[in-house]
Amino acid sequence: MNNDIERVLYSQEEINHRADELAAAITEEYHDQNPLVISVLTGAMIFTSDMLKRLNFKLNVDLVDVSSYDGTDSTGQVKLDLDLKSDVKGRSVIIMEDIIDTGRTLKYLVQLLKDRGAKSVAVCALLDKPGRREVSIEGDYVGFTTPNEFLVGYGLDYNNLYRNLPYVGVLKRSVYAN
Ligand SMILES: O=P(O)(O)OC[C@H]1O[C@H](OP(=O)(O)OP(=O)(O)O)[C@H](O)[C@@H]1O
Ligand SMILES: Nc1nc2[nH]cnc2c(=O)[nH]1
Repeated sequence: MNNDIERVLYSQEEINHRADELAAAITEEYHDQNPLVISVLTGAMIFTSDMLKRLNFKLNVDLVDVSSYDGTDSTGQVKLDLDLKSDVKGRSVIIMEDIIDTGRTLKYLVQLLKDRGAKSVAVCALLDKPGRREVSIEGDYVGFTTPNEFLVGYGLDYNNLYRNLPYVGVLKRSVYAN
């Protein structure tokens, strides 16, 4: 599996350190708001787990599953595969994402939550690729700003592989180009 990686971009240690910083900023803002933390499956599960262990105050957790990628390409269509269990009306919501790329996934989700009456919606993303943005959306808490390359590991997949790599790396083009 490691042979398919061109280079490591963010090591486990770097991610841990950045997660500490992000969690401190979120704690300062949300410690007395009992927020609803929403993890966007499947990619965000590892990052969400890391963050939750650092958010040491009263909060609720829910999951949503949306998908829009086929291999390395965005289909442009965001599909809601699994909905939330929680009512978000009047809640302060924090979305946990692994990556903001075209921005379509988050644009869709933020709008959905606002339409359902959330009091506020913030986005916390491990990675942000602003060079590929196609719709206007920004993360409120962002771990790393990345180059325009296809990344895997730490939850991020290519055809549902590589999610379990303990770092974020660039996938070799030879793995997906033909
Ligand atoms: O900004 P965008 O271009 O919308 O890309 C970001 C989304 O793409 C990936 O999800 P994917 O659709 O691959 O589903 P997954 O989380 O199940 O891997 C990633 O986890 C983000 O949710
Ligand atoms: N695995 C993976 N999924 C993505 N979804 C949007 N951008 C990316 C990316 O760079 N890597």
